[in-house]
Amino acid sequence: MPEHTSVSVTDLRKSYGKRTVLDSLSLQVRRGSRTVVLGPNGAGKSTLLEIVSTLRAPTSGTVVVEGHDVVTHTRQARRLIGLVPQANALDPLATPREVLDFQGTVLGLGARTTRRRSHELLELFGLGEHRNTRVSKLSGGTRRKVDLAVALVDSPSLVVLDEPTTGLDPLARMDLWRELERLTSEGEVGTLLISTQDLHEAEVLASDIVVLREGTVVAHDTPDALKNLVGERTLTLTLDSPETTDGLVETGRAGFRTEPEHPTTVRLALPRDPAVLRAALDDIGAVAASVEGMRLADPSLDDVFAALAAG
Ligand SMILES: Nc1ncnc2c1ncn2[C@@H]1O[C@H](COP(=O)(O)OP(=O)(O)OP(=O)(O)O)[C@@H](O)[C@H]1O
Repeated sequence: MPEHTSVSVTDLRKSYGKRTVLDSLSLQVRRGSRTVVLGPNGAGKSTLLEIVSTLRAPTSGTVVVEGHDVVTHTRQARRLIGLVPQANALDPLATPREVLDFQGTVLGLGARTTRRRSHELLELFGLGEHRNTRVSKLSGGTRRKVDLAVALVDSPSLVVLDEPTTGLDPLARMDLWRELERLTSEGEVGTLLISTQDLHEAEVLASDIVVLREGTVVAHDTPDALKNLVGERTLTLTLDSPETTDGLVETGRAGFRTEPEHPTTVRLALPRDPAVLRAALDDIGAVAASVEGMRLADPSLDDVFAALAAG
C-alpha cells in the first residue's frame, strides 16, 4: 500500500445470496483527504463503508486500512477507524460524558486517559455545557456531535461517516460540516470517508469524490476535475427580443442556443478553443446594444451526478 494511501480496496465483491451488491470494486482513498462517496439509492455506499469499517465481511477481494487487512487483521484495523453510523445509536438516558467515558472503558484506555480524552472531546466540539444533559434532551445536531466525539475517543486515523447529516436542519448541517472540516484541517483526524446523497454536502466537504453506480466505481477525482469532465462553463445572455436571440443563434459561430420556453435568453457553452471564444465575443459584441443581462455558471456536482451516477 503506498504511503499516501489510507484505505486500499482491491477487487472487492459483496453478494447477498445471488445478488451482487459490490462488484470488482477497487479504490485508493488518499490519506489526508475528505473522500465523499456519492451514488443513487442502492448503489452500495453503506455496504462499502461497512466493509471498510470491519462491520461486514466481503465475499471476496481485499480491504486494507492504514496497512491492516480488515479481514485477516480486523482488531488492528478496527482500532484505527472511528465509525459514525447512519442511525444514532446513543443511549438516550446517558449523558455525553457518560457515553464518552463508557467508550473509553470499552476500548480499555484506562481511567485517567479516558477522563482526559472525554474532557478534550467535549471541549473540541463545544459540548461542555451539555456534558451532564441526557442524550434524549439534546438536539439532533448536538447528538450528532456526540456521535462524532465517540468515534474519536481512540484518536483514529480514519473516520468513516455514513450519511452524517441526514435529518438535521440546515443550520445544524452547516455546523457539523464546519466541525468536519476543522477536524482534518487541524490534524485531529487523518482521513474522512463519508457517504452522502446530498450533493450540497459533497460540494462543501469533499476534497475527493467517488461516484458509485451499481456497486462499482465509475469516477474518482477531485470535485473540480469531475465537473470539468462532465460539464461546461455556460454563459447565459438575456437579450431584448426573441428576434435578436434568433439572429445570434443563426449567425453565431460558437454554438449559441435558445430554449423554447425562454425565447429571449441565449446560452453558450464557453469554447475552450481561443479562436472560437474570440469569434463568440465578436458575435456578442455585434448585439451588445440588445444585452439586458448576463450570467456565467460553472458546472456543478448535479451535472456530475446526472452524467455519472444516474448513467
Ligand atoms: N443485509 C442485506 N441483505 C440483502 N440485501 C442487502 C442487505 N444490505 C443491503 N442490501 C442491498 O444491497 C444494495 C446496496 O445497499 P446499500 O445500503 O449499500 O446501498 P446505498 O448506496 O448505501 O443505498 P442508500 O443510499 O439507499 O443507503 C441494496 O439493493 C440493498 O437492498
